[in-house]
Amino acid sequence: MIAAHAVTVRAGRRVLLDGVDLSAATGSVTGIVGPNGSGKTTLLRALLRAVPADDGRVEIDGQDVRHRSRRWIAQRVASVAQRLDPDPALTVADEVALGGLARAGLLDRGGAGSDERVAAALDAVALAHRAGDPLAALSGGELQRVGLARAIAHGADHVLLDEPTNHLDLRHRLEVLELLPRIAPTVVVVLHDLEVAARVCDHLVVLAAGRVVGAGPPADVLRPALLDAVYDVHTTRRDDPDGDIHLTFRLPTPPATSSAAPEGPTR
Ligand SMILES: Nc1ncnc2c1ncn2[C@@H]1O[C@H](COP(=O)(O)OP(=O)(O)OP(=O)(O)O)[C@@H](O)[C@H]1O
Repeated sequence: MIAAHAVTVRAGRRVLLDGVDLSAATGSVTGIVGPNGSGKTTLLRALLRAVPADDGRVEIDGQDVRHRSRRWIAQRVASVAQRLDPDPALTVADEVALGGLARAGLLDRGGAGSDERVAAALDAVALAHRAGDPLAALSGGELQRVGLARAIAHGADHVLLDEPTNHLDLRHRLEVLELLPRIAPTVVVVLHDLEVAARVCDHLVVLAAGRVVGAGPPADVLRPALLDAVYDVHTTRRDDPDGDIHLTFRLPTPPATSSAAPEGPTR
């Protein structure tokens, strides 16, 4: 379980998160959605204590993170940033092994950072054949999958992912989405694609301007009226009998201007 209780984060006089609540239960995938700049990445960073909460609190497994060491957090939570910042000196396997060592500690040579664990993680993201390649030789999508493999090798109870599919082609996107619920007992994921969010998430939190404006099961949260207001679009929703939600968006129609000629002065 990972939870934010009334978390407020400020940067100078700007309020980036304003009293945000989020509860990601064990055994669930929780999605964070919202427009650009609404605070999604900041919320993930607050859950990791990478940015401190100015008010409110974050709890991991019921423990207030302010009272826990960075090492304690790193052993329990793995995060995958939007973009892996690769060290060109490392190979793919080295990078993934670092995920395991983050949990186990540098002295554990045969455990979490072991060759078998790294191989299994790379296999899960279809990159086993690139294990020995330098990170500098990988494409953006391949690097994104390395980041995911690193989180898998970590074996963390909680995984936080920031738009894990934004660089991926169609096939790899589907594979990663299918993998998501199995990466860790608790998964929190930032997604822009709302139909995908509806498919893979058990619970959604909608942010707008640093505030939670919707939370709950996707079918309840993804209401056209809410999406219209949050994204400033016009939304049409269709639900399949099998439960899939289909959303189409267009720009809102500008207010109609009267075609009647303005009245002239009366003589
Ligand atoms: N350190 C900072 N100092 C000042 N403003 C910041 C800082 N970090 C983030 N912001 C601002 O906070 C807002 C939220 O940023 P954040 O990255 O959390 O948004 P987001 O919802 O993840 O956006 P996107 O969808 O574009 O990735 C943005 O307006 C951003 O410019």
